[in-house]
Amino acid sequence: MSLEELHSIFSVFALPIFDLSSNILRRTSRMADWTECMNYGIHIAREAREVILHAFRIKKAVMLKSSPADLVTETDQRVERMLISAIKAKYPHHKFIGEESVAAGEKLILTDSPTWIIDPIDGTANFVHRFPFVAISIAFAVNKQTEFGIVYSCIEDKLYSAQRGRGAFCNDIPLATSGQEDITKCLLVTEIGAERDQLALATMTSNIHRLLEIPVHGIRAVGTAAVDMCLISTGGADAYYHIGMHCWDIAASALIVSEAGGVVIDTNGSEFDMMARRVIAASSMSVARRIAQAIQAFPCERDDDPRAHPQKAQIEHSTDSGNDVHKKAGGHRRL
Ligand SMILES: O=P(O)(O)OC[C@@]1(O)O[C@H](CO)[C@@H](O)[C@@H]1O
Ligand SMILES: [Mg+2]
Ligand SMILES: [Mg+2]
Repeated sequence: MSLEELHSIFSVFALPIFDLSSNILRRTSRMADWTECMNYGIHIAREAREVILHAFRIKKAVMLKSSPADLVTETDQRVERMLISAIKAKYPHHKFIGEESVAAGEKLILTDSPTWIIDPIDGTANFVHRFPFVAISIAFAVNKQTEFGIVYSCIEDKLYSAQRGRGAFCNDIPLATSGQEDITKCLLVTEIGAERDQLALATMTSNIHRLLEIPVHGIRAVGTAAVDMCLISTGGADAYYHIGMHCWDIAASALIVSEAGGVVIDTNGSEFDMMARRVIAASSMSVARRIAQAIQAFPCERDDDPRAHPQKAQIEHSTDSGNDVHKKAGGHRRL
């Protein structure tokens, strides 16, 4: 009998027994070795990459979610369905938080149960425009603690992975952050994100202004938080900060950064909370704290706030991103 089945049986009895089974799950998950799960996650990420590589080259139907810059394609939805069904087939009791499932109305609830947190395509706008930074992000949490993270930068063919307590790797090569402690010697990465309201835009641009005048060496935006943060784990950039992303964008890469010797905190300087939609990932605590001191956040509903993620109307949309734009009455406009 699996642990989850044991937990679900105990949980129908009185609370003390429920506590007992939760404690069993908690203690056992500490002892559990999730390597087999992670290897399976890597296997299905490789399969999903093939779908993305094929679709990257062909015309796409593009839809909108929360703003004119928050794009989704049929490939995002297909890859998420593919990943979740492959995991359900092997681990039927596991839970899921998927970007496109939430966009389609599923509730975002992280429990103590083994949970896969999935962004099928991080960098959809890049994918639509054929800007070559497109990642699959898969995190796995038990008792609300990330046990492993996988970020596959598909066009670069760089598979980043980390298991809690066992280091971070890119294509099986060990990773280490730059360790940089002097903010004036840092190259930063951030994201402009999908928000287009005045407060978010003003906050984002004033943060960039304040950091540049420290000064820092530079600020980059790759278009995918998952890859941005993996760049910290390689030492190729020294710190990432962002407000507005979602748990599925960064749950995997947050573990990869910390397993590469980096630090991950909230933009207010407190402990990182993957549901808070605010993060600083850095080569050292001194750099992380200096960034927290310089930047301001705009208000964001927590990912796990029941009022968040109202089912987003998927409006027809097309972009003339160097592709032909065909309008089809009543259907998707194909690019
Ligand atoms: O929608 P997508 O492609 O999965 O997310 C793309 C993305 O750049 O948008 C967010 C900015 O708010 C980033 O955190 C995230 O990586
Ligand atoms: Mg994303
Ligand atoms: Mg996505």
